[in-house]
Order: sequence, then structure tokens, then C-alpha cells
Amino acid sequence: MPVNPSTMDAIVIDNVSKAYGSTKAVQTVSLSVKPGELFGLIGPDGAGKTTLFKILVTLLRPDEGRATVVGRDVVKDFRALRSLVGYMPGRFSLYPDLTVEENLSFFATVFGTSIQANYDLIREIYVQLEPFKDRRAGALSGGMKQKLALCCALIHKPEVLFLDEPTTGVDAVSRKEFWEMLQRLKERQLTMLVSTPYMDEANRCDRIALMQTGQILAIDTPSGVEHLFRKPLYAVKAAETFRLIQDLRKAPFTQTCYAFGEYLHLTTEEGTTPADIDRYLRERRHEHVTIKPIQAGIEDSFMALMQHG
Ligand SMILES: Nc1ncnc2c1ncn2[C@@H]1O[C@H](COP(=O)(O)OP(=O)(O)OP(=O)(O)O)[C@@H](O)[C@H]1O
Repeated sequence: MPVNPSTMDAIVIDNVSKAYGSTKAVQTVSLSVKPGELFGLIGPDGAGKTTLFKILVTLLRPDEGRATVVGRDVVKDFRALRSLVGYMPGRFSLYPDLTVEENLSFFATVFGTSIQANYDLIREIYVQLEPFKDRRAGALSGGMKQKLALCCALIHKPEVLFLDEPTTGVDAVSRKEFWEMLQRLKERQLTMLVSTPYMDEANRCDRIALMQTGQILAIDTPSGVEHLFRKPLYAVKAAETFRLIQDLRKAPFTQTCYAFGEYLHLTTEEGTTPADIDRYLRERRHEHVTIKPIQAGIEDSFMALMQHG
């Protein structure tokens, strides 16, 4: 008998919707995540990421649609599911008055296990926390809190790990270290769904879904999402950035013009050449003009999809 591939997926979301009054937080979302996949949910604040996570970890019931995690229905099988998933919520769920070790023991006890029983899975992360094991969690740095929260979410050896904006508000070095930790967990075949508002983190995932106002705009590999952007794209810089953006937005050849770091990203009508752009800017007395064709990144694709969404 042929096997339905969707029954083998670690997470299946099928037309799930959830509203809070008139706010449609999640609108007919469908996606699936394969076992062992590191899947990213990328979107700005209010996109509906947290609501979707809460549905998947059985803390909220969907209004419509159905979802399964490791084959268990998130509504009907919620009890069984709770011990199979690990959840690191956006605002860390640590007890600030308990020490590092007490927090970890608490989460282990809730799941009927002990730190020793599953130490192997958290060893690499926990060794960095061990020198501070008697410190109150509330007195830890952001990066250390994040590591402890990850240990707490892993201590019962879940089959799927849900990480809701784990790197928000954490310094750049800790963010990088955190993604390296996720990479090592992936080598152990753990399935992970991670949300982030940072586009640069999308490249760390096997596949990503771009989400906005409760809807999925695209699902693909990071490079697949970049290739969704098909128009020629230019990075433009000049001495006066503010006047540059004003002038470029008025230009007859401009389709879109956004600030991306120190450059503006510009898409133009077909047939426009860099020489046309240069001439237009020189006529308006712009100085130190640089115009270079560039490859679109995930952020460019996201902007283009949002415009047409
Ligand atoms: N308990 C609630 N009651 C009413 N509206 C809510 C509630 N929780 C979320 N919302 C609204 O639902 C929408 C989706 O919110 P959600 O928190 O799921 O998004 P998000 O992508 O996780 O963003 P954030 O990073 O800001 O949490 C937003 O418009 C939000 O204001």
C-alpha cells in the first residue's frame, strides 16, 4: 500500500485558523515539517507566529483546521503530546528566583525525569552554565538565560522542539552561538520549528516560511526564497541618503526603493540601465554615487511578496 508522505511528517498544519475577536491572527495556514528538519517561521511582530506555536504545543485550540505533531492531533491527543514536544516561549519561562540548577530540576521533575537521566542531550550547553549553577536565573545575562531556557525545553528529550523568537533581545555573539547549538541538535535528528523576525537568521534553516498578518507568503529553502525575486536589483549609495531616497522614489523608472543598511535597494522598469540611473542622479547634483547590480536576499523577496500579498 502506498504510504501517504504527510503521515511521515513531524509537523503537519492543515488549513489552521485562529482569531482573537476580529483579529485574524492565523488565517488558513498549511505547512509541514519533515523529521530532523530545522524549519524557520520568519515574519515581523504580529505576523501570527506565537499563535501558531501555541496551537502546535497544545496551549491554544485552533478555530478551524487541523494539526498534528509526530502523528498526534494537537486537540485530541494534547495530553500525550505535551511530553513529546519541547517549547521555548518568546518571553523566557524561567523562574527568576530559582537558581540555574533549581530551574532545570524543576522542569525535569514536571516531566517525571531528572537532570542526570537526560544529561547527554544538554551537556554541551549546560557546561557553559555550570559555573553559575547557584546563581538566580533572574541575575543571568540575556545570553545565559537563553541557554538555560533551551536546556529546560530539552530536559525531557522531546521529539520536536518549538523555539519562539529565541534570539530576540540577545546580543550578536550569543545569537550566533545559539544557532550553532541548534545546528548541533539537528545533527542528533531533532526536529525544530524556530521563529524569528531576523531575516539574516533565515539562512541557517533548511526551509523557511515567510509569514505576514496571519498568512504564509512563501515556503521554500532560503535560496529558493531568494530566487522568487526575479527582477534586476541595484544597490545605490550617494553622499546624501535622505535626498537620494526622495529623488529615487520620484524617478520615472523606479518600481521600489527601500533602505537596506548603508545602501538603497532599487528595482526599476524593464530596460533601465545603471547609466540611466546615474544620469538621473547627476542631473539632481548627487555626489559620490555608487550603483551596483546585486543578488536579491531573503529580505528583498519578503518585501516584494508583501507588496503583492
Ligand atoms: N490574547 C490575545 N488577544 C487579542 N489579540 C491577540 C492576542 N494574542 C495575539 N493577538 C493578536 O494576534 C496577532 C498575532 O499575534 P502573535 O503574537 O501570534 O504574532 P507574532 O508573529 O508572534 O508577533 P509577536 O512577536 O509580536 O508576538 C497580532 O495582531 C496580535 O496583536
